[in-house]
Amino acid sequence: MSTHFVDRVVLHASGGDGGNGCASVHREKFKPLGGPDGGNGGRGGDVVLEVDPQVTTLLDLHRRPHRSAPDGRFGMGDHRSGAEGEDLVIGVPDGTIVRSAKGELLADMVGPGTRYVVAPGGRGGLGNAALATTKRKAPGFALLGEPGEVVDVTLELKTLADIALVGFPSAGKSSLVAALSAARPKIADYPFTTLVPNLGVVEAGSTRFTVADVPGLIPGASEGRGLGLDFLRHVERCVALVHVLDGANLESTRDPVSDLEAIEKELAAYTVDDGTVPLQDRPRIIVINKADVPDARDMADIVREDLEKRGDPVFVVSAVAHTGLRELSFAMAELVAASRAAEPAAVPQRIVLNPPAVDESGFRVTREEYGEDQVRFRVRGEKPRRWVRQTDFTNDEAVGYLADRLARLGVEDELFKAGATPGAEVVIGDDANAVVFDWEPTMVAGAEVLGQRGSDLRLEDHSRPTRDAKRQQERERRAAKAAARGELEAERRAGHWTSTDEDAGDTGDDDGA
Ligand SMILES: Nc1nc2c(ncn2[C@@H]2O[C@H](COP(=O)(O)OP(=O)(O)OP(=O)(O)O)[C@@H](O)[C@H]2O)c(=O)[nH]1
Ligand SMILES: [Mg+2]
Repeated sequence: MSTHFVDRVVLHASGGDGGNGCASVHREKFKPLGGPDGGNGGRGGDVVLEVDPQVTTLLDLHRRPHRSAPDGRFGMGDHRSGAEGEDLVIGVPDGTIVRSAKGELLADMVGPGTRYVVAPGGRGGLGNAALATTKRKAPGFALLGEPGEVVDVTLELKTLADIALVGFPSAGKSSLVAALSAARPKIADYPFTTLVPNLGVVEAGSTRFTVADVPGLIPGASEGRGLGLDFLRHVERCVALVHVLDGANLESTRDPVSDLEAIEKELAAYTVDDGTVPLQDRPRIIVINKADVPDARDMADIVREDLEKRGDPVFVVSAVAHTGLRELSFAMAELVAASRAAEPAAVPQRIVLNPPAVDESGFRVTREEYGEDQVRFRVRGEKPRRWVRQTDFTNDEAVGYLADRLARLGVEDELFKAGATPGAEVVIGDDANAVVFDWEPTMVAGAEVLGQRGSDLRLEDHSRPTRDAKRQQERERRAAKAAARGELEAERRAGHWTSTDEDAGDTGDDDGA
């Protein structure tokens, strides 16, 4: 018999990698120099958790804790985008709590269909068609897809039920859930038959409620005996408890009263999460089960008064013979209805707490001293980090493009301000995936921004007044003419003129890649 109880698993989730963009040039008969036509890479699939009412345990995740979503496909020539990686949707039970490796609450998954993206897939890289501009008509590079996120989270199941049945092993808790509802949990005459909570839906009069049958509890559970106290977390979200006492137990050291006291002691030893009513303060019902057995009926007669003195209602039932169940179910319904009336907000909140949104726009440059008199400058920020991942460092043009983007964001400016000089060691990102450069500033002097490379026409807002557009067209026309005449020098000047002029309109925004 295994006493392995699975209600907490560590999931290793990997989002799919984004596909690389494609660098390709259109070819057609008699038109040898077509434009760039490399398509974008597809985004990688997300790993998503979704509450699925059909799923009641975390067992499946326990068996297969490594899950990854498929990668996006590479972009292709002829403007063909790579296919996206499909999201991997993992069904989890209602009431699953998601925590980060550090233990922070990431999501409280309540209500069928509730979704939480654990590991987002990476974005696809832009193909050279998307990177083409009037200035850079045929980019010889494309952006790399970004790797998907790799995340370890802890999933914890806190069963959501209105009422929980607690009691010694073999008291008949599962039998009772089976008798009261359509649930068919495993029932057997050995202890710890139930290893994961069983949920049953009960209807009494106009009230519909759920009952959870949790594993048996034994004295010393709070010190880890039996299955320990861990699974009492399934009881945490119940508004009321039903003590199931075995009337037919023949052990000389046990009787329903001492059983009840032993269980109460364990409940009192369990600490609930902040803001939850302690277990011992929740309304309860006492049930003496197995009344079909003559000895149990005698026992019930003897202890009934003692139990009633505690102030909770007492029912004598037989889960097997189905006696006393109607009265019991109506009493349970009453407790549920009362708690719903008292606290309408007790309806579980259907919220998912996502990790706090990070400010994507910012970056920071810090000066770091290390080793003996060594200095480096570290650039931290979502955009620089992402751009580095998108860069194919074997392609000079791609590296130049990265430098352009960084300059435009203002990284060069900040490096100057932080005291960096040409040749300085610059690190982008945090240690794990950091990239180190010898800095070659594209700016000449500290304060003055010439911004030749730092401007990029792709960032022009095309909805702006046509005056700009017309000027632009004129420049392009002149540049084309100059190129046609082989006056490369003229073209270069035209290009230079264009870029400095356009600096004012530079939004410094992302490419959306
Ligand atoms: N005679 C009689 N036997 C019962 C009754 N209810 C349960 N049993 C028997 O008691 C044994 C244990 O029943 P379960 O329902 O598995 O008990 P449990 O409390 O869920 O036990 P664990 O899951 O191990 O904690 C089984 O052999 C049942 O057939 C009853 O009303 N009358
Ligand atoms: Mg059971």
